[in-house]
Amino acid sequence: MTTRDLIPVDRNLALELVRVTEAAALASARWIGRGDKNAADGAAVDAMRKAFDTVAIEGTVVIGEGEMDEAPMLYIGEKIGLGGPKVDIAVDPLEGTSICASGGPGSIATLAVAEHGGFLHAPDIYMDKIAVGPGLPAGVVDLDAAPGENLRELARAKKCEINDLVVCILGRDRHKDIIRACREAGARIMLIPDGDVSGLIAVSQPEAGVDLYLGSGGAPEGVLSAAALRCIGGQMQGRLLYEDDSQIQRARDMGITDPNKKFAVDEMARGDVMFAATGITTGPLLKGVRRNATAGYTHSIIMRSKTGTVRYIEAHHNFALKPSAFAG
Ligand SMILES: O=P(O)(O)OC[C@H]1O[C@](O)(COP(=O)(O)O)[C@@H](O)[C@@H]1O
Repeated sequence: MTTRDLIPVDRNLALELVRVTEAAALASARWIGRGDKNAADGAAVDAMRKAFDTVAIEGTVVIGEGEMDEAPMLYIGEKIGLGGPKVDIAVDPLEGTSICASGGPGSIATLAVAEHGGFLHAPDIYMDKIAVGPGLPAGVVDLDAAPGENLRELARAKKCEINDLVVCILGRDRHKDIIRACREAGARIMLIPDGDVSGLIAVSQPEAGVDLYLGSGGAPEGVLSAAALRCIGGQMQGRLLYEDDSQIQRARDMGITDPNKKFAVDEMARGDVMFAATGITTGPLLKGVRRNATAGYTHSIIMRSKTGTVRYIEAHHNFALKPSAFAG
């Protein structure tokens, strides 16, 4: 299959993908604030898996819920869809499990689709990440540069003071040196408790007020973020971080020949890419689910790298008329 094979179905496919993230969001929304992140995650996975069964693709999960023996559904290598164009799928049915369980802001259901072979096959380990929004000189920031240097270059490119810049960082002890360096350079910090996909996408959304994303988080989330930035614009680099030799071997087994490579955004998500997400709890990117016993409301984004179109979709769901797979 080539890019051309996607064309006859792509407009429908965009809507179909949103139906899949909506299903996951509606299902996990029943668990918002109930303190059980595994139940919330399980509900999202189950609903997303069922929804994929109605989508006209021949999909292979390449970023998923783990290996077949540890994940009953949406495991890496699982074939999904009704049949159709051959695509690779990256999923995170509930990005921000702890956020959802505590009723905090910014959990989403998300997925991305690429032509076969389009996604970096990233193991479920950490990745060091840096990102800035669109319209800046190529290479304005670099993963290997010190935070202060990146902030100086970014301020120069944006023709502003470092104090005008906001850096989004996951609030983790491992980031204390980065946080200190950014503050010493004069930048302001937006610490997020979880959910770095939303944090990374925020650099491309002027209204989010984030100029730079820094720090480490999940590698699968890195690939999903790269898919989003391919569509919406922006620069991102990621490098896998290893805790032991078995993780290096795991990366090699997944086809990564240079384990220390610094991946650019289009090396993590290549070719024609679509990215979809639905808000579960309200955050900077999307409004959260509102639902009662009979009806629900969802807010989603769907975008495509080939056309650069970004669509926001508000949906009102009538559970009385909707198949159970979509009622959650
Ligand atoms: O919590 P850690 O170990 O720092 O990992 C960071 C990762 O966890 C998250 O914050 C949330 O991931 P989950 O949805 O799997 O809980 C991701 O967005 C991020 O990439």
